[in-house]
Amino acid sequence: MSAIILEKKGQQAWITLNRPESKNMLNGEAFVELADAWDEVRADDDIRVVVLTAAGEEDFCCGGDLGEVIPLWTGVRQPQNALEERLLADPTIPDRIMLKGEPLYKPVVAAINGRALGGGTELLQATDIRIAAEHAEFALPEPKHGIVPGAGSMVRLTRQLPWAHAMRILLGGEPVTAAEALAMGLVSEVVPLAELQGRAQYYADNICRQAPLALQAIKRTALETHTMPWADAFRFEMEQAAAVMMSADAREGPRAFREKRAPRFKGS
Ligand SMILES: C/C=C/C(=O)SCCNC(=O)CCNC(=O)[C@H](O)C(C)(C)COP(=O)(O)OP(=O)(O)OC[C@H]1O[C@@H](n2cnc3c(N)ncnc32)[C@H](O)[C@@H]1OP(=O)(O)O
Repeated sequence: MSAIILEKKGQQAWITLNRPESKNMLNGEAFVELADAWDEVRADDDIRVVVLTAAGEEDFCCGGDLGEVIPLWTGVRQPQNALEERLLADPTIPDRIMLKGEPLYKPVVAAINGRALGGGTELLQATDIRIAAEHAEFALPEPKHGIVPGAGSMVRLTRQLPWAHAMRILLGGEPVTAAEALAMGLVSEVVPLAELQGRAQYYADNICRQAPLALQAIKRTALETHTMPWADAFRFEMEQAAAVMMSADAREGPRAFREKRAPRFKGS
C-alpha cells in the first residue's frame, strides 16, 4: 500500500498520509511520494484546492522516521530500496515535500486528525486553512534528538506566529494542545474528530466556488510580499490585481452578480 494517497475528486485533490500503523511518520517512501503528489497537483490545471490529511484517528504525522530517514541522512544507514535511493540522490525532495522550493499558489486545507510532531508540525506550516481535531497536539521536538526543525520551521514559524508563541514551540520541544494552537493562531479552527473531514470538505467546496485565478493571486501576493519593502510589495500586489482584472473570470463575476446567478468561473 502507498505511503501517500492522492485522490482527485473533480476540482479537489485530497492527499492522505497513509501509514497510520506507523504514526504516519515520513519514511523514504512517504518523502518521495509526497513530493511527487505536490508536483502533480501543482501541474494539474483542473485542480483548484488541495486537502492534506492523514489516515487513522490518532496521528496526523509524528515526523521524520527516526529509525529510517534521519539515519539515512546522517550516513548511519544505507538505502534499503529504490525510493530511499531516490531520496538520497535527489536533494530537492525534502524542500519539495514542504513546498519550500517551488511554492504552491493553489489553496491548501489541512485536516489535522491527531498528533503533529516534528515534520508533522513543519508540514502544516506549508498549508493555509488548518482545521485540527480536538485531540491534536503540535510540537517540534527535533533538538531532543540532536537535530533542528530544518524543514521550514526555523524560518516559517516566526513569520506565521507572534515571536513568543513561535519560540515556545521552537525552543520548548513539548507539545501544545489544539486549544493552545488555536489561541496562538497556528490553526484556524478546532473541531471534534467526527466533524473534521466534513469541515475540510466545507472549506474545499467554498474555495471551488470562488475564482481560482483570484485565490491564487491572493495567496501568491501574501507569500511573496511577506518580506518585501512596502513599495515593492504594493507594486507586486498591483501587478497581480491587474492580471486578474484582465481575466474572463473578472468579467463573469460581476455579470453573474447582476444576473442573480452563481458565477461559472473557468480559471481563465
Ligand atoms: C525532517 C523531519 C524530522 C523529524 O520529524 S524528527 C522526529 C520528530 N518526531 C518525534 O520526535 C516524535 C517521537 N516520538 C514520540 O515522542 C512518541 O513516540 C509519541 C509521542 C509519538 C508516541 O508516544 P507513545 O504513545 O508513548 O508511543 P511510543 O511507545 O513512544 O512509540 C511507539 C513506537 O513508535 C516509535 N516512534 C514514534 N515516533 C517515532 C519517530 N518519529 N521515528 C521512529 N519511531 C518512532 C517508537 O520508537 C515506538 O517504537 P517501539 O515500540 O519499537 O519502541
